[in-house]
Amino acid sequence: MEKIIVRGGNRLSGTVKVEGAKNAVLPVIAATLLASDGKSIIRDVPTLSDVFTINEVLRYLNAEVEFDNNTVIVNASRELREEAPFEYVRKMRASSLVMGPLLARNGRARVALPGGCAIGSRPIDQHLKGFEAMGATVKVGNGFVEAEAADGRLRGAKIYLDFPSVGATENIMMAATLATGTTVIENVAKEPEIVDLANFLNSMGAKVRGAGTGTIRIEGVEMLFGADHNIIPDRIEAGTFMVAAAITGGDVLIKGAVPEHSTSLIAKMEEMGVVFIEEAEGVRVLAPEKLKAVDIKTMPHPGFPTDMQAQMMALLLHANGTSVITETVFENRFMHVEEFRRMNAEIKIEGRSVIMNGPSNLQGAEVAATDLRAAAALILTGLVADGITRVTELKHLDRGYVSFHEKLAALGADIERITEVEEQQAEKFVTDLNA
Ligand SMILES: CC(=O)N[C@H]1[C@@H](OP(=O)(O)OP(=O)(O)OC[C@H]2O[C@@H](n3ccc(=O)[nH]c3=O)[C@H](O)[C@@H]2O)O[C@H](CO)[C@@H](O)[C@@H]1O
Ligand SMILES: C=C(OP(=O)(O)O)C(=O)O
Repeated sequence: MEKIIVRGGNRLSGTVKVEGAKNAVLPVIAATLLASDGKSIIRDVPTLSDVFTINEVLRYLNAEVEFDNNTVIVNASRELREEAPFEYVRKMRASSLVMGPLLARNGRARVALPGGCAIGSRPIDQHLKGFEAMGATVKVGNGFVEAEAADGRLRGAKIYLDFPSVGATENIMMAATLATGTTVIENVAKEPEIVDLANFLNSMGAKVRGAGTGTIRIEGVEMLFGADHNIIPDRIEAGTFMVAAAITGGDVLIKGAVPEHSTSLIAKMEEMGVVFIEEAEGVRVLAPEKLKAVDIKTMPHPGFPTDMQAQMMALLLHANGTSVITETVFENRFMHVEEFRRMNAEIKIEGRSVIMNGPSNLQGAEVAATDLRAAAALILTGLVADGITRVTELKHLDRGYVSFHEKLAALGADIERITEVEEQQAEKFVTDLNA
């Protein structure tokens, strides 16, 4: 088992570069399955375990996939299989994003049900509702969802989503690209990653309009082709480094950060007293002497992103006064609260809200990451806690952050990543030295 070990107290300064967005690259790689002719070249791809997983899913489905130098090349021109098994979907829920493309290309898809995860139950009923509206028969049984289009091809439909689900918007949008007629999806997600996916689909020959607004209109085409695409920068990784700069009293230039993708986060951090300066290469973040408490409610984009909730909790624990965070997107995304308590945080949960009385007298402890963003948040807390923090369960971190500890170390953090054996050897060395 590996651990990240942080010794708190260092101020961060310097420059850090953000990677391509995990939540953009996963649907884009799934969308490459729609091209029955030509290769797709996807650039600025982060080296994350989730990317390896989606590539494996595509290979299983009979696509050729190469991944080298932050570039994924997919040739999906051969006949595709129809099934995404549980072993992949269990590892990563976003594997279910192959369902729309497979259904569009083959007229049939069989994908293991994702099931719940640490942050909530996460059903896919809105995805299925969309496929059904487009004429597919959907059956759920034996742990799988099976969908089949009448006469082998989906048809355009009008679909209203009960909630602006990111995954449902993406899956239905991809499915509609090869349907007969026009599909109109209302109350869709407006995240920058949706716009990135629509841009990629259009460069493949699709006719998608309205991405980034509340209504998306897709005119079906006969065939799609491989295309060349650059993934947008990761606004959540950028946001995580914004918090790292602010929590340590630092001054950090985040290269590649797009301020328009992080409006709600920047606005909240400005309320806390953090200064942002837009520069040609990215965004510079300057921490104030004292951070002010604020209240936050997570919402679909352009509201405050749930994927920044845990990191912001770390920052608010360090702020002066009472803060409240209300989580409205996922029903169970507070697993990290118990871990923060292990670090002496003054924090309590009341229903869907967390109340913090800051600044907590944070102390280093051994803590376990409960999900991807919790992993980052615990490491951020370790940067200001008194003493040593050890963070375990790093498989979560590796899903969404490339070289996180190395990037923090380059900014001045006292941080390392070691195996348990290395830790034992180091402890033995100190004991022997003192003997
Ligand atoms: C790979 C990826 O891009 N993941 C992101 C995506 O996840 P994901 O696409 O899974 O998130 P959704 O927007 O679909 O889910 C949001 C909420 O809607 C509910 N829901 C969703 C679909 C459905 O059919 N029925 C239903 O009830 C979910 O349980 C959840 O409570 O958006 C989330 C919300 O911004 C982010 O936290 C994730 O990082
Ligand atoms: C929840 C997240 O991702 P996923 O939807 O892939 O679990 C995340 O990126 O914070």
